[in-house]
Amino acid sequence: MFRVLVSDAISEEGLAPLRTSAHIDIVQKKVSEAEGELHTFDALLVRSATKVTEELLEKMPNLKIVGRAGVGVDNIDVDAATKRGIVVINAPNGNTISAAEHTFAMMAALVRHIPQAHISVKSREWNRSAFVGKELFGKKLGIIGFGRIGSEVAKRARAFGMTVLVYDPFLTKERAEKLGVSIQSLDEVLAAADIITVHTPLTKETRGLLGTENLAKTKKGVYLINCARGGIIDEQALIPFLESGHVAGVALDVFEQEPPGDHPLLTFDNVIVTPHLGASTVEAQLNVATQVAEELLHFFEGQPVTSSINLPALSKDVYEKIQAFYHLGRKLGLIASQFMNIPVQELSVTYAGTVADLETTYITRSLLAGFLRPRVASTVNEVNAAMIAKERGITYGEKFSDETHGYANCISLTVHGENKTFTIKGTHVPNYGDRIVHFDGVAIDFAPEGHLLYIQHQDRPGMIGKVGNVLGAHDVNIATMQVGRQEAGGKAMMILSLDKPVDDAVLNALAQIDDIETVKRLEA
Ligand SMILES: NC(=O)C1=CN([C@@H]2O[C@H](COP(=O)(O)OP(=O)(O)OC[C@H]3O[C@@H](n4cnc5c(N)ncnc54)[C@H](O)[C@@H]3O)[C@@H](O)[C@H]2O)C=CC1
Ligand SMILES: O=C(O)C(=O)COP(=O)(O)O
Repeated sequence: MFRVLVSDAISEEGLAPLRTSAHIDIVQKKVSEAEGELHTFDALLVRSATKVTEELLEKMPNLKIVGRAGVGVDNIDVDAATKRGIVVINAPNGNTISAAEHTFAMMAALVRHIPQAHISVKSREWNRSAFVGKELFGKKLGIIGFGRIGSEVAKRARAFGMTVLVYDPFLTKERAEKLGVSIQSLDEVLAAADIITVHTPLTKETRGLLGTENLAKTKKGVYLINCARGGIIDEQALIPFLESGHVAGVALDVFEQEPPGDHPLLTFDNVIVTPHLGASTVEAQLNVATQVAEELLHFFEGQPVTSSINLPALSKDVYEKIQAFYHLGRKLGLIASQFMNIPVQELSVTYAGTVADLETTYITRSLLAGFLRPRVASTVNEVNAAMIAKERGITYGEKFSDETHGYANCISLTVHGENKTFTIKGTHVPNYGDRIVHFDGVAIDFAPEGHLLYIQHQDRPGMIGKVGNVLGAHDVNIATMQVGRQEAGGKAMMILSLDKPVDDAVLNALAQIDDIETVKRLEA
């Protein structure tokens, strides 16, 4: 049974796919009301209100996935989640239209003084001359951050006869052309725009993007809109620009602290505000809840998630193609780690044949996770493997080669440790399974499954019988046995698959046999 804590208001209808599963138990409570049972949840579903801090994650040791029913994940400590191997997903496009429409509604309200006029009429006044506005037609709209929402705002602006100026350092020329906008520098947008609207995420780079210095570069009489995240426009820095009249008006849907409390900005008549309503439409809420609920179902069914913040995005189709190699990679990593139980500096993975054309990043992450698993006490999976490897000073790299050794596909892992290097190669045979085809310099062929025993010995007659006798005397049944050697009479090895794990007494007894040099247990 998977337990899901839904700690913010998320559309009931959208959660319906989760409710149909007999294996999922949904609890709707604020985090503060669920204190005593936080350790029992496998998943946490939030909007922007719940702060998913490192401290909260510590109280949720069973947590495997955090779902954000919306776009911004600035309320989630993604690094802390990644470190713990917790997948973070969001619903990136479910509320785009609602947020763009809200931005537009705020823009129109701002330049036509609609909120102020509304209050006046409701107060039984009829003061038409106090609310003379400006047209949007012919004005220059500066859009900072031209992603999903920014580009939808641009479409609407063009329909209103506005000129759109865009600043987004990550926007390619091709995409800008496709969307019919020209990319400008930030200074150009600041200097030319009559209205500026921000649509970036809140990051270290965008916090305070419109602060004192950049506000001073704007046109006198500029209007500003923030329907993205509180803090992109520095609230304190705005105050003198409003007092001097340099900024003609501001529309804010989001605040540095939510709710903003008794904030000085709220005292200005030309600052219009909404309580973070950009995504608050029936349609957006249904969309985002349905998206995260479906993703959660996929996750619990072992299917790929497509909108993860801390995993490479994979479609179902791609996932199906890489699944077999993903498992092979995990086994290669796991076996190599046990064989090389010494400090290592570098893992080098080479893909050859059909596997080289697939999304290998995911396979490499799986291999890394398999390698690290015997070495770290905490959960390690494809989410945090790269981070943990880095923490431990282990570098890794991918290569591609034509050398398939006669197989349709081949994954080769070389581990570089202190004074020792080890190479293992494997292939996946459809409808047959995984095979290890090369182990520590010896061509061999065995299935990486179950309780394996590695024996390295000199190639002499009678070795197989001697090993069989010792195992038989200890009541250990051999399921399969594969042998290989570098050259006749030289270094040779046996890989045995056993029906049960063997204890140290068996290993010691085997090690006593003449010409046996190494005996190791390996789990796959
Ligand atoms: N008020 C509300 O209820 C809602 C707010 N939002 C917020 O809107 C923002 C944008 O959302 P989307 O358009 O869906 O995201 P997006 O990821 O599609 O677009 C963000 C854009 O910002 C650009 N960007 C990043 N750093 C930048 C920088 N330093 N300067 C200029 N551009 C930069 C990126 O290149 C990207 O094109 C997010 O902060 C999100 O949280 C989203 C939905 C609802
Ligand atoms: O999706 C976003 O980034 C939003 O800001 C929407 O926030 P909300 O889910 O309405 O709390």
